[in-house]
Amino acid sequence: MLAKHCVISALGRLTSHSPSSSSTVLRRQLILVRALCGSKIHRPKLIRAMSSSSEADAESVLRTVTPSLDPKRHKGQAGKIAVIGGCREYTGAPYFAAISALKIGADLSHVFCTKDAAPVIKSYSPELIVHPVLEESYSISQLSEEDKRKVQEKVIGEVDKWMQRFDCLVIGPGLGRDPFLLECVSKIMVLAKKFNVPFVVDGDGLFLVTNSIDLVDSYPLAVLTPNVNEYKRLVQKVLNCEVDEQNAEDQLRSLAKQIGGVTILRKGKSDLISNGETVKSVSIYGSPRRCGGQGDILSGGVAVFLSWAQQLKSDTESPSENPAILGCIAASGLLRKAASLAFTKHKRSTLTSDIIECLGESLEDICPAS
Ligand SMILES: NC(=O)C1=CN([C@@H]2O[C@H](COP(=O)(O)OP(=O)(O)OC[C@H]3O[C@@H](n4cnc5c(N)ncnc54)[C@H](OP(=O)(O)O)[C@@H]3O)[C@@H](O)[C@H]2O)[C@@H](O)CC1
Ligand SMILES: Nc1ncnc2c1ncn2[C@@H]1O[C@H](COP(=O)(O)OP(=O)(O)OP(=O)(O)O)[C@@H](O)[C@H]1O
Ligand SMILES: [Mg+2]
Repeated sequence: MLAKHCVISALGRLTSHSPSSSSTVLRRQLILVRALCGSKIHRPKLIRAMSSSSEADAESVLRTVTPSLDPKRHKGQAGKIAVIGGCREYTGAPYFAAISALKIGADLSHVFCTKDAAPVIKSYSPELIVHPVLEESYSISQLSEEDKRKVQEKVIGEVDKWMQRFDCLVIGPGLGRDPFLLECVSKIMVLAKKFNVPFVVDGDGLFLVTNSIDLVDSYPLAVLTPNVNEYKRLVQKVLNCEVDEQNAEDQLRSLAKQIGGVTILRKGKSDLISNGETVKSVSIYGSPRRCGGQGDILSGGVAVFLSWAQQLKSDTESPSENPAILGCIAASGLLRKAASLAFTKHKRSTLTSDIIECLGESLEDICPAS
């Protein structure tokens, strides 16, 4: 009876996939169907193949969390994302994160950045809503302590006006490391937690939280997306040891657990995702180009898919799936597919903006709009 149910559900999943999809998990499902239907594959071998990996079925997750384009839905229901980032040095990173959120399917994408960065980011795209509210130390250096405190209150007030409207924040792409600015951003994180707004912490946002773990500790709606360096710094600070590649999954699980069950997406050749309990990996082949900005696409993507997964959870009242984990799996899978497609078109000259242009086509291939 159970075997029959497995065959039927596996066949259902297989037939619902597009002809071009070829994930490892799909192949595994095909093996499962054949095995249960009496092919010559030995069951012990099959069980070993199934249990040896925590590889997630990213395409299946993408299909599950991506909402249909329902004409009854109004502007905003597909997601309102805000990126907190952008300073004198970096204007590309917040742009990449914010525009990726829109290209994946969010309805509105805001950027809260410094006054210097705002006109530059606006000039990249009229689609983004850009708030020139953050201040760096150099622009307030002449002020008294009292006036600096007033400036800080004004910055927080500007973000506070909008906070409850956002489905998710991305904190850190191109933020820089100015102490005054980071102090304001830590207050923005406290505000987000007060209103239960989920946030993805990336780039310089990770520099901030690594030095003040309390900002994310035990907040279940926090997702950290460290790259190699950022992960190393987190492990040293929180676990007081070095990165252990031999026990990468266990170490990631311990790290997430130690920070009170936040979700961590460790970027690398394979992306590893954990919330302190489960560990999943996404290893779909992406691109051999390592141009800067791909992590920014990922953080914008996690924000959108997390919002959609949370919406799905509240609509279906399904308590079993963790929206943050689903959001990470979906974003990682889509970024890798888009990077692969961009690389087939542009080869060595592939840039982050080429990958962004491929997000729509890659998602369409997995879950067609109509
Ligand atoms: N267009 C823009 O505006 C962009 C702005 N960005 C923003 O910049 C800010 C800082 O972020 P980040 O990622 O540059 O800082 P971090 O992680 O310290 O890396 C610095 C250096 O570490 C090294 N390194 C890297 N990977 C390595 C590896 N696997 N293995 C070994 N070494 C490795 C490598 O240095 P190398 O030693 O090779 O010279 C690399 O240059 C942040 O706000 C971010 O959002 C970016 O998003 C990009 C697009
Ligand atoms: N060696 C690799 N092979 C394949 N994919 C990789 C490799 N390293 C990183 N990636 C993928 O590229 C994406 C961005 O990761 P990366 O480590 O470049 O982030 P980052 O350094 O934060 O990027 P950014 O330049 O935006 O700050 C992730 O989805 C990751 O899985
Ligand atoms: Mg980065």
